Amino acid sequence: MKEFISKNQVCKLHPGQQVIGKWHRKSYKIVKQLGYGATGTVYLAHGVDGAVALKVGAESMAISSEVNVLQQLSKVQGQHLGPSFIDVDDIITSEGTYPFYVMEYLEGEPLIPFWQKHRPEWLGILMVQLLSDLDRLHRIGWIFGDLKPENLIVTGPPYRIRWMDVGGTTMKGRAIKEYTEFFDRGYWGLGSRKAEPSYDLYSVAMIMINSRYPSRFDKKPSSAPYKQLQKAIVNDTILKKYQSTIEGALQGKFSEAMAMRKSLVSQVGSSDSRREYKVTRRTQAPTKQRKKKKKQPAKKSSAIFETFLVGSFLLLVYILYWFGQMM
Ligand SMILES: Nc1ncnc2c1ncn2[C@@H]1O[C@H](COP(=O)(O)OP(=O)(O)OP(=O)(O)O)[C@@H](O)[C@H]1O
Repeated sequence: MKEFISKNQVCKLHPGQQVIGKWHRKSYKIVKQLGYGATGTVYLAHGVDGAVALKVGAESMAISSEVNVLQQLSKVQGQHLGPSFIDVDDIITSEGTYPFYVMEYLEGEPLIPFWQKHRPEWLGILMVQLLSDLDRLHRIGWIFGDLKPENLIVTGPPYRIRWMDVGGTTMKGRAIKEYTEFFDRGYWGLGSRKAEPSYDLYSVAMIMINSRYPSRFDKKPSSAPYKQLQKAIVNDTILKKYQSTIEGALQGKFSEAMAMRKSLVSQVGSSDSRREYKVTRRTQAPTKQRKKKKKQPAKKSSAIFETFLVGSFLLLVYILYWFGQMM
């Protein structure tokens, strides 16, 4: 599908090109192409207030449906759910008139590379943030649908998980309109494709699994899908820490995002995880230190320094976490 669209990308815009909306007369200067999806091509552009993301497509219906979702999301108080909506208009070119919309440009790091670079605690913290946002979305009657790392980005510091592609957002009660197999409970035979909170929560559990298995894996025809996923969880030390939460979501035990969030929060802040972190640090102490028997005071002060470092790090993680919650 994407191959087809890439070859036939409608309304190709070029760096430096000025786009002026037919109706609102706002002007945007194209900087570069960011990517393309089923409904159109996204460009980084400069508007009067700075960098924006501009999406141009061929089908007015598809573009206005995405605009509708962005507008609904911007009505939610507090932290923006998805990029904030800026403008919708048409562009007139020599090939015809095309619909486009403009949204906040989200600059950040893709989720999986972020987790690979940062401390394991960030898995729990970002998922707690995501669950708070999902709760707000569910409360206004929508289900994200196609929840996967590619549709999420980490902005900051301070680090915050944000939604990028809201094209799969479906009204509660309807059939999920867009999904990706690995994150879809229907594919794993563990539930329906009805748009309800537990559908998104299943995907959150699969995102957590994906964080530790970046290349993902297929469903094995030989074993029961749930058993296969359970094995992937227990075989990984980080996922094992969140085992009850992940399994609960896979089994559809959480009917709302706040229930899963509560379960996860208790595991992110558990003394076990802190102890485990300290033990790992201790076992990783360089052998050189163990040999230098004479330098006792230095060893003692380095232990104090290390404890101080670990303590400061954990404090920082919690401050960032609560900061993220307040935004
Ligand atoms: N608001 C934004 N800020 C920054 N980059 C964006 C923004 N929206 C989209 N992008 C970039 O543009 C790419 C294309 O986005 P788009 O939502 O059209 O398609 P997709 O998510 O890749 O595919 P599909 O919609 O078919 O699932 C994204 O992968 C992302 O890199």
